[in-house]
Amino acid sequence: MVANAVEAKQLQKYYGSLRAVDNIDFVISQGEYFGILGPNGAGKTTTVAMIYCFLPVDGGSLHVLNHNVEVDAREIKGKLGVVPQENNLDLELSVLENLIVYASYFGISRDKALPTALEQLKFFGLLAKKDVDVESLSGGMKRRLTIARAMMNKPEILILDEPTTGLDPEARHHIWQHLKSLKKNGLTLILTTHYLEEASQLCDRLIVMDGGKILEEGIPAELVNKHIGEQVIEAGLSPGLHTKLLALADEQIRGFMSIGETLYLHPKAEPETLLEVIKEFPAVETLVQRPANLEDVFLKLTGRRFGGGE
Ligand SMILES: Nc1ncnc2c1ncn2[C@@H]1O[C@H](COP(=O)(O)OP(=O)(O)OP(=O)(O)O)[C@@H](O)[C@H]1O
Repeated sequence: MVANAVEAKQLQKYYGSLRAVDNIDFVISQGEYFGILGPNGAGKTTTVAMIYCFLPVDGGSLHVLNHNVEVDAREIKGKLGVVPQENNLDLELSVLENLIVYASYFGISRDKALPTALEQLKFFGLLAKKDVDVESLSGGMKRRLTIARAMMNKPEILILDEPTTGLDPEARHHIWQHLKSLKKNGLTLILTTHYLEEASQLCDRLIVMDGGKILEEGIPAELVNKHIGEQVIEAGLSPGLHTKLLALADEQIRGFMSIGETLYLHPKAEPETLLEVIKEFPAVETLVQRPANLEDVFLKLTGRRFGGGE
């Protein structure tokens, strides 16, 4: 049986009276790519900061690689790679020196660090930049360097807090490719994100957080299927006519539900029939049919739009 990388039981963190992490339970298996998805303020950063032993736990228990974070923080930190939300690279050092100096914090000598650093720079497509100042790198390169740096101590778990926030789509895809390739080595990856596509692309399993609580947990595609189905019809409605449409639709159509202005098809409903009925109703100004995604799941769970995404 594969041991667990992380086990959180009734985990809590408060800032004054604010319950930033409110009694949550989750387990992350070794080798799993695990996502913590949620809008701003959901409690994602606070949760991972407890995992990497930066913030103390206020209640419940948290084990990382079978060690209690409250007892064995030092031991745990040696086995983790952490990519924080803000790039905290040393701007005065070259790309290569950033890696060598970082390795020294883990007691890795320069001689030992050098081949690892070159290997990481090659993997992350930064070898040609090894002697330049960090300042001259693009945003995407800085992010890749921060991930390369987190790999210097050959971690068992790599934790990334919103790794692609602020990057353009091309740089974001580039990072996803690199993170996907790291999976071959059996690495466990924990990622916080508010990009729904990022969660779908990278995560084997995820929790959806909001207001410090876990709303749902599962495999991204299965969550979409469970809550929504395969297809969604978005209907743009004339103001004020939404309720009337719903009354009519309820009479005429089985197998769909509506939240706000979005109509969701039940997986077993026949899209063509539904579209024909809806089209005849004058309140509908536009109709778009598209595959369902995690945003629809979040909307169904909370009644709010996610606010992340592109
Ligand atoms: N040091 C702090 N002191 C007081 N409140 C805090 C502190 N850090 C976070 N919070 C609050 O705790 C809640 C959870 O914050 P957290 O940063 O964990 O959320 P998040 O999901 O990571 O959001 P973001 O994407 O904005 O980083 C928020 O309401 C935030 O304002």
